[in-house]
Amino acid sequence: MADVILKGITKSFGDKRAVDAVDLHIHDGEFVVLLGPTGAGKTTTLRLIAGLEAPDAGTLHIGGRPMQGLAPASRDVAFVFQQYSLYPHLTVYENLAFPLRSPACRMDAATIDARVRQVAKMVRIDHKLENRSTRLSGGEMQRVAIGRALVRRPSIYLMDEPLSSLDAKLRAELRLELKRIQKELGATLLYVTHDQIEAMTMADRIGILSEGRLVQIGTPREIYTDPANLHVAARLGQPHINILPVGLLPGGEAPAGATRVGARTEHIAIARQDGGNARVDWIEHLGDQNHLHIKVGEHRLVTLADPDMPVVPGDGISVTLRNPLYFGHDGSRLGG
Ligand SMILES: Nc1ncnc2c1ncn2[C@@H]1O[C@H](COP(=O)(O)OP(=O)(O)OP(=O)(O)O)[C@@H](O)[C@H]1O
Repeated sequence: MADVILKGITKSFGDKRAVDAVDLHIHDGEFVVLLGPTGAGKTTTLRLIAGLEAPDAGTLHIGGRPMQGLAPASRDVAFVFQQYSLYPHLTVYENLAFPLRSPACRMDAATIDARVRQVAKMVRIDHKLENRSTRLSGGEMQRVAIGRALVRRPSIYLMDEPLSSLDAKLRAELRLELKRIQKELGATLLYVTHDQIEAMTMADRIGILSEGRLVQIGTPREIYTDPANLHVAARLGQPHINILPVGLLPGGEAPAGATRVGARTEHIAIARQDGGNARVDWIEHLGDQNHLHIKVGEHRLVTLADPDMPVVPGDGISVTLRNPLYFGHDGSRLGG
């Protein structure tokens, strides 16, 4: 494993700047997640590190070695793609052993066998080693695809939305397992996703990408509680942060220059009150919690509420802010 350092990495396709002067230092043993919407430049960043694309500008070092001009095979990285890219005619065992059989690895059969069985256990596919890979469920195939990266011990694992094709339950299971395995191996991992839950639950640090730029990087808690701007604030939190004009709701103290308030559930106090400053518009029942849709004049906001809260659509309520976030007219955070 190794430090991976990007400095000023830039890549355009025609006149589209896919990655724009990205500086990023991934520390040895760190799990970094790049989070951003579609087209933000996540995959291109991974491909630049893997050597599948060449940057127009900037430098990349892996383990202190400059990567300029080095072919993917010489970079000591392992890539896991969104879709299980397995060899269909091979068994699970052979798929896992495949990367170790390359002449560059120079590994004897006993070592390969031990490594394959160890990783198969880690990704919990050891009971299906003799199965053809086409005879597996989607979740099992993706475990093998992840396992096939893990059999090697590269400087860094690069993972491109490896769980996105799975159903919600499997995704939740595998993200826990992936985090456990990464800790166990002390692996350096760069993982890209547009799923905020994956980012929050797995990352040591989250980097927020927007239009090719790394707009903020920090621990999940820092990114959530201390976002640099509106864009970052909107990427995390369920329901989405409510963006409202300053002065619409009582409570809080707006710093000079603030034009908008960002209010998440924890920034909003609500109470049933006839003639209050707001009314309940509708209620989404999620089981353990409700999404309460509220109208304040012409503005709408959504907050989580206890399912036992005795309100129905049309009821009057009072809404007060508690230490919300403030943003200036250009979207930058103020008074943080
Ligand atoms: N080979 C290419 N040729 C032309 N344009 C490309 C190419 N690869 C990426 N792009 C463009 O670069 C931008 C960034 O793409 P990229 O695939 O890195 O985004 P992403 O954040 O991974 O998105 P997604 O979540 O949809 O995979 C997009 O506008 C995309 O259309």
